[in-house]
Amino acid sequence: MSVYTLVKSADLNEWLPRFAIGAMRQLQGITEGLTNSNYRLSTERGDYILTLIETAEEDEELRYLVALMSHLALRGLPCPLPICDIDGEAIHRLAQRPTLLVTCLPGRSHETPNAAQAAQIGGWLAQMHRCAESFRQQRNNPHGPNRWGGMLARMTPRLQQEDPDLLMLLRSALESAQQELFAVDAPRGCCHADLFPDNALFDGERLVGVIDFHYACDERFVYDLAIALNAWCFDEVGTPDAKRLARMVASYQATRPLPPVERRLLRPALQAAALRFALSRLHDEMFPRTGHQVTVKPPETYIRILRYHREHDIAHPLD
Ligand SMILES: Nc1ncnc2c1ncn2[C@@H]1O[C@H](COP(=O)(O)OP(=O)(O)O)[C@@H](O)[C@H]1O
Ligand SMILES: N[C@@H](CCOP(=O)(O)O)C(=O)O
Repeated sequence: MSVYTLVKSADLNEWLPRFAIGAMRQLQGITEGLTNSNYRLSTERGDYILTLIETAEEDEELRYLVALMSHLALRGLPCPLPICDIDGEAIHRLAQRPTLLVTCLPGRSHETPNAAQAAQIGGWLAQMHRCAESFRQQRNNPHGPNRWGGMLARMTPRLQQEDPDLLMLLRSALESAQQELFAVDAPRGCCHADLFPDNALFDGERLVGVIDFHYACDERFVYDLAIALNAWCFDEVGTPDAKRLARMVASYQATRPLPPVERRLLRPALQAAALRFALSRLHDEMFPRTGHQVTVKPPETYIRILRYHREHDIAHPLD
């Protein structure tokens, strides 16, 4: 569970009348999530998610998230809706943190999704990328390749001592990502950038909605697709599931066919996407954040997925 900042009921009772959502019934810290402090807030009018932002996001970046969620929801893509206060403001401050209040979606996430669920996510992501055509705001990738060199440098002394082979793998993957993906021009626009199974809620087989837009940014679409393919179509020992991969790519392409440049970039994108989460998970493990309850996800899965993509090309059979 990640709750870094404790919210007291008394503070909330003072804050809540700014919203037309009735009096508080219950406030409960949420057990999932790594980055921010999340609470489920039940009021007389319904259930909401209260997020206290724990990163250095500026109000301008939060405005991007609020505008993006509203843009997608208006176009029929299921996702949470930001709640504005009586002055029409969606970004607030609570316990000295920037704070967002959004609608709570029903349903639950599946740790091990099946092919039908992966296919729906492929379709959802393609629709999001299509919605990018009419979304004018921009945000640089807060977890993009320009951060990776610094993270690796910070981990290098320990990796040199404990796992020099892994250090070599990460260094060469970083070089390939920069040269083979991020130096190449490709279609881009708003991306979710963290579309993992724990960020999608289902009612049985039916996708209810996608949550957690905190890493959403302007990026190459093929990289966003690669993040989702790694997250939805590999098991925790880094073995791919051919059926899920095929269904997810087919369903993505039914809404947004991959242009030739993206087909060529899919393999480097899969490697870069695996590297991104191998690095952040290793970094969180080596330099844990302090908080009331903190979750850390195992880096090994993503190191294995990265090794897999270095040795195999799953992109071409998917054409
Ligand atoms: N709008 C929402 N509707 C329902 N549940 C949500 C919503 N937003 C967050 N959650 C719950 O809170 C958990 C943590 O949220 P998440 O956004 O992933 O955390 P973080 O802010 O740390 O990235 C999710 O796994 C989910 O269980
Ligand atoms: N999906 C990432 C973790 C991102 O953190 P969160 O706060 O959005 O849950 C991973 O699996 O490493």
